Amino acid sequence: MNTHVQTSVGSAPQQGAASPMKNVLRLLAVVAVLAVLPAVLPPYYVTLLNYIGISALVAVGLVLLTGVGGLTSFGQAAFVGVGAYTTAVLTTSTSLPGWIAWAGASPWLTLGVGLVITGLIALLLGSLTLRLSGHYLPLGTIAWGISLYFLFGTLDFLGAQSGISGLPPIRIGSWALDEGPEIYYLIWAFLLAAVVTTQNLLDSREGRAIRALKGGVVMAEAMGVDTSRSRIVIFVIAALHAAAAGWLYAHMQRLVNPSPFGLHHGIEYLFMAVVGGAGYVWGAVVGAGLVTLLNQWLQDFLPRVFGHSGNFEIIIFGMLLLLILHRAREGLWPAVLRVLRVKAAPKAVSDSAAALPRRTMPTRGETILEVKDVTRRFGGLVANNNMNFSVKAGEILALIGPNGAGKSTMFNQISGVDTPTSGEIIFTGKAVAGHDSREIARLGMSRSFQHVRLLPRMSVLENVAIGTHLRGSTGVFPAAWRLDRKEEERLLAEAARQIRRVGLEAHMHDEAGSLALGQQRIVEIARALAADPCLLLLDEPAAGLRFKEKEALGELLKKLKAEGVAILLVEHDMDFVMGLVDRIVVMEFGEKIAEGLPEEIQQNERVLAAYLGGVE
Ligand SMILES: Nc1ncnc2c1ncn2[C@@H]1O[C@H](COP(=O)(O)OP(=O)(O)OP(=O)(O)O)[C@@H](O)[C@H]1O
Repeated sequence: MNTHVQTSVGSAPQQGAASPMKNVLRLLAVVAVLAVLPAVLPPYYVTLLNYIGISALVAVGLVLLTGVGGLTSFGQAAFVGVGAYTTAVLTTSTSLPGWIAWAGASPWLTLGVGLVITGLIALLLGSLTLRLSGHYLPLGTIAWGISLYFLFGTLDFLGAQSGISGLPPIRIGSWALDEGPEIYYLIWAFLLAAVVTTQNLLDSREGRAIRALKGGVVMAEAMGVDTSRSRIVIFVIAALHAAAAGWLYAHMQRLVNPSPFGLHHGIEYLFMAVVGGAGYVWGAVVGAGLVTLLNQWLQDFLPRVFGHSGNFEIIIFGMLLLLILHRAREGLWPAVLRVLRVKAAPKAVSDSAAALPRRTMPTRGETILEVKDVTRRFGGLVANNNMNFSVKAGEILALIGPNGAGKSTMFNQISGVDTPTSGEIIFTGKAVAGHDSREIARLGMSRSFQHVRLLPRMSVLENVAIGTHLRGSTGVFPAAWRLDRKEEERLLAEAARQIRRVGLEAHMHDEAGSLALGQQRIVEIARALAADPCLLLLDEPAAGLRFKEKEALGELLKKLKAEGVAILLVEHDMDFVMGLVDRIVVMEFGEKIAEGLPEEIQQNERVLAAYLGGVE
């Protein structure tokens, strides 16, 4: 049985979430319109559509890389150049060595070679550039974009500034795609395939991992996402889109030279993605269409106004970009959806999906976490000093202490975000101090954060589904071609189960950012539970909750404890802590000053003096 719940307009609107039938019908309508256009439009407009299709292919890659993944690249035009020059050299040169000369026999072979070369270059450049953060990353892409551009114009075997001409047309059997309307169908088939596969990818486990990048590395890694891999994956995919566009461009023009592959064009592709809506796959098509048409029109119109030729359109584009950044940061596609009154399809959650396998839980009472002599220094500041405590399966332990006592530092070291200066942390019998969060998550530790780290524009369901990441395995390629549906159904069903478990069923399809802060904290707990943990780290779970909500949270944590889950929580709400936990560790100035049962801690004079005395 499928439970359909209406999704709000804004939640994950472009991700092709559900209602596959409706999406297929919409796509067929688009295909039908595209199919008749060459028959009804003058050749000039068909040529324009060819340019739009090629640019949109590059921009779709940028949607994934920049709009969804948050990695800005100005260098995509250089990858278009790699695709174009590879096919140009291979299909025209008569002096190629035997080991590669075979590829020149057909443009289809050179497409494969171009994609492989581009993939390798992207892997190399990506591993060098993607480590850069903030504005250094876009600067890095500018650097290699310019380098490749100058390489195209300098190397003799690439024809230097005059380029390479005489490329053969692409053939399908004996049919040569040598006219505008003929290659039009190929260009738009490539574009539609890119749109559909990108939407599919975004609507999958791998897609959620990519979207999680915007929630920050710490959150994504804590959920088991390999963020370095996800970054490289989208970088390579975007480069491959650009290379395919370059191949189409080269065979449409039948010649290549360096000018279309410079930084100026790299900026233009990014501009197309932003104008259309950088987070929206169809936005890339709208952006490419608008910018190409406007460019054409302004190039004709503005010189007449100013009385002489010049690149006046660039000034208009600059102003247009400023206007969009001020007035419509999301780009034009959301506005198009609003005007057409298209709402995101309801997302189906299958109640009959097979449950995911669960990990073997440790025996109740078994020590699951041991913190041994842990010290963490930040320069001269000792944030944790010789800390010792342990947590058992089926136990709730609270770590309390005044602000700045060192609780978050301890959490970060336990969960792999930070490394102790000295000491050991043993989790499920393994020494984990200094290990990756991802590795520790795989062992069965999951966490929530003091400052909520959800993806506010994604639905509650999809946010929680990020927690199931390590419980699935389908990779990028099967996801792009929808071969992951069985697993995806199970992952979403598990996410829905955890949402019901924490009592947020009514908000399952709402945008996470639309919930009250207290509810967002509960969503984080559901996300942590979706990982099937044996140890749950909760950082101030009751902050911002109303009385009834706190009661419900207390009941949930007791239920988890009864199931054998160990819970370590940091909390300032003493009423909540005292009525819930089994034991308490009290910290002050980075040191443990007391440990014991709640009633013992309440009587402890040192604690009263240091901490409880100051709390209502
Ligand atoms: N990365 C860091 N670099 C330098 N000092 C740090 C760093 N992280 C924490 N500290 C310092 O370590 C001490 C302990 O901070 P921590 O955040 O662990 O305290 P806390 O008990 O979690 O406080 P709160 O209850 O306010 O969250 C503070 O003095 C803090 O300024």
